[in-house]
Amino acid sequence: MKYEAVIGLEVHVQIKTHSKMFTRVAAGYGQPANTLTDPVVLALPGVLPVMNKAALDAIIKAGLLLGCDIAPVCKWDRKNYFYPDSPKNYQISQFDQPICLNGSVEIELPGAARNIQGEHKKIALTRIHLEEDVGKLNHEAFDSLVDYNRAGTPLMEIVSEPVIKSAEEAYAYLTSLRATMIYGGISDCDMEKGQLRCDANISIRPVGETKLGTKVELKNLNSISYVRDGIAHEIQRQLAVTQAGGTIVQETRDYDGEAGVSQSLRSKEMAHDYRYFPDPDLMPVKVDAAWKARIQAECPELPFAKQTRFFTQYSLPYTLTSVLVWDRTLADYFEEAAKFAGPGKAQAVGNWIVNDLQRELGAAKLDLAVSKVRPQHIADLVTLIDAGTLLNNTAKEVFIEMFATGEPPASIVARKGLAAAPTDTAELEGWCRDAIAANAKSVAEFKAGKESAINGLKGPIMKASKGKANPKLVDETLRRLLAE
Ligand SMILES: Nc1ncnc2c1ncn2[C@@H]1O[C@H](COP(=O)(O)OP(=O)(O)OP(=O)(O)O)[C@@H](O)[C@H]1O
Ligand SMILES: [Mg+2]
Ligand SMILES: [Mg+2]
Repeated sequence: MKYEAVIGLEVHVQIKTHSKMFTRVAAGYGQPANTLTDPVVLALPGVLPVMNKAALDAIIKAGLLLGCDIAPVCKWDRKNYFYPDSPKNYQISQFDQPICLNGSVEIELPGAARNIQGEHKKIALTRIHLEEDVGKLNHEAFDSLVDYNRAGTPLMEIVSEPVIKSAEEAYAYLTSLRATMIYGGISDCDMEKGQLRCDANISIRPVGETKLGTKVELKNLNSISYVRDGIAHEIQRQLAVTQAGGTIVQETRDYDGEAGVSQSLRSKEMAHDYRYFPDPDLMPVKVDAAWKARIQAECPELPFAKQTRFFTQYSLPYTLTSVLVWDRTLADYFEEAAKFAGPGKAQAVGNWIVNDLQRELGAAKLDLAVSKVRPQHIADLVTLIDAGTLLNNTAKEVFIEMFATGEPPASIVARKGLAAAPTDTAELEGWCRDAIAANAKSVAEFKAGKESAINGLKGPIMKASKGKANPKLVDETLRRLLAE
């Protein structure tokens, strides 16, 4: 029998706010243990929670960016459980009336080759709700120490429908979702800092079957690659169990990304009963049209929309767009440089940014924000090349210099005497005439209609000019002389 995999992802994303979800103490990462706490975070007797408006703004933005319906009214519930990571024995969350419903994440599947755009697909979302993050347990040799710095940080849970079909799709889903959150300024989504966490629910079923199979939940997938590897591994495990005549048991498993193995954490019998009930300390939240409109106005263009625009507006090839659009700063930098350079030069601008600038930044381990090469420099460089003042090979040299010093390209060219040979000289015409006289075969071929034969004349001219002749002018002069 042929089987197919069915996957649903639960993604937790920390919202980047100054303060915590229900109190004004600072939210943050990397501070000394238990310094980002106050009586509310520690759940001391008598405290009351107060909602963080910025966190509500952020989740509405996330919902709008993902095409969700924003509920006119949502409410808060207590999710009860006892564990030392939560000092109050419950977590404030949203149970049956979350703030965002439906919506989807657009993904691109791998194309037939690296330079070919892959198929696009929309993965449906069930809901997005807001809750507070919990503290962290640090396990020492004989003790476990608790740190409540993370407790109370605004946290979104983004739940997908069980419609993801493969580990690759899950990978594309997370890549796209992460970029959306970063573009929206909602979260930095640094998985190493726990700002984005993913649980994967996986089942298999015979192809053609519509009922869902028994799901296994994978936890502790702490990088996007581990999510992909963990899912692939779990699908194989379930297929092996099923093919050997066994049945899949509903359980939570822990995936060890480094070792590439998983082990059972708890089974269905040990599942929590959260005894949800409405939090009596918090009012329901009403989101009216004006609130939604205010947030809508702050929503940026997302990567896929930007990519489509880059195709039409700048005629960029897929390979360039697929690098540029995933990084908002890089995309903005490109657009600024393209604007300075003017019409018809966008692809050249894109090439310098994606190839040369990215390479040098990578080698120097620098961020684009501190690059001495500014968009105007790229535009100037491209303009010099286009005007024939600068040959491509010399331009590479100028770029390296410019990267190190931030000196404008024209000034480097002047200072180092790198300009291509003078343009309108009789000398150039002389080289051209010599080349025509010495290469009768190429001339005949060109005159017979073989367009590329003209290139056979250019080599000798470059040689005679020691590589400094302006290629554009050489081409023009040759054509003029050959037409005589
Ligand atoms: N049979 C199944 N196979 C694969 N995925 C499934 C299956 N049934 C449900 N899912 C997915 O599992 C996830 C369930 O998440 P949800 O938060 O609703 O419940 P939960 O995991 O029981 O709760 P908790 O938040 O406490 O972990 C969803 O993403 C859903 O699409
Ligand atoms: Mg869940
Ligand atoms: Mg779950």
